[in-house]
Amino acid sequence: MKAYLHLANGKTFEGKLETAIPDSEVNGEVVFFTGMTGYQEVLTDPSYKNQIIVFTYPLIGNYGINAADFESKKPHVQAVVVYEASTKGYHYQSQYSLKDYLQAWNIPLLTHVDTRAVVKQIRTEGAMQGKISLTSECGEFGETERQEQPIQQVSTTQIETYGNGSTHIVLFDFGYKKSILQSLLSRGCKVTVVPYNTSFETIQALEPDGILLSNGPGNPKQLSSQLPTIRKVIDHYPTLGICLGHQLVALAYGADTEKLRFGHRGANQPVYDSVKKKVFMTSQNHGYVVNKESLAHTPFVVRFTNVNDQSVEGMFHPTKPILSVQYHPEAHPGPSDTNSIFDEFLQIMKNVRSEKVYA
Ligand SMILES: NC(=O)CC[C@H](N)C(=O)O
Repeated sequence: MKAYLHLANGKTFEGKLETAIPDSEVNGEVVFFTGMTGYQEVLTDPSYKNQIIVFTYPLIGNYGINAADFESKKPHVQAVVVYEASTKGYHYQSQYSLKDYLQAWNIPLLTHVDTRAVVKQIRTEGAMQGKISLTSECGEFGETERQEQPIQQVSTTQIETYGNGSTHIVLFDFGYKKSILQSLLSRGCKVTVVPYNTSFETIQALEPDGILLSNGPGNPKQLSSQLPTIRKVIDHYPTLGICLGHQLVALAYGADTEKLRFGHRGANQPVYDSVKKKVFMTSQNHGYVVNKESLAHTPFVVRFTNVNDQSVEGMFHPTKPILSVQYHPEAHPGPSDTNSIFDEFLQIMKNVRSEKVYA
């Protein structure tokens, strides 16, 4: 069946609808991901909630969907647009085809779209709202800017503990990826995952050695009511912020965030580390960024810079144990070149602990 991707700038792209559209049309922000592999992780990363994802690699789904590579319990993307979707998963661990998996979760899959042309629109005009519908007439768009808070929909509602290591991390769940949890567990941590709006007193009662502020969907400013709590928490405990978590550290200290024109979503974003004086390839998925000038009014020092557009990719506090990165050190999908950030975080907590012990 034919279906159409309509962009808010008036451009329409025809494609073939492979799975049903639940309410005859689906609205969302149209963004593109440039990695050649990793579609399963992208589909299940909660940061993509409410977004229509366009994969630029022309063949998606060829290794199918397996039981191991999920980043959360279900897919969060609003819809999927590809050039060609493999009808079969050819990997020996594959359990479903891409199409069957998306169909099971009622997520529209539009194929045979000229994805290069769609990406050119987004690159020149910026990420924009779009919709997939059965009619070639665009008609009215749904909400242009989604009012609902996606974080409330993806965050856990109860406190859960994983592992039994000696270093205890409280992970604020704004829509965390499983790989972040795994990165901590594999380094011998005990991790307590808490809802996005957990109070300072509850955190204190958990007696953590450190805090991890997770990735998550949407505009970081939607969490402005949580910023005083976040500020108090990060001022009391060693903290690592990842992606949305990094943006929240900046906002909590009075810096500003802004929207990138079309975002960074892919597996080969080069980032310069001014401490190690090296460029690392990183996995990324974000539409917002910390405004560099606004950091001048905070104590933070920019450590990581995107080599392509010079945007802020990470920072540290010169006197407090706070470190934050815009990219994804846990990878999945993409390169794990920067996963030593987790080791640094563990070292920071160790230093803080020994100071406390020997003070
Ligand atoms: N992966 C993330 O945490 C994304 C952060 C935020 N939603 C952004 O788009 O910038």
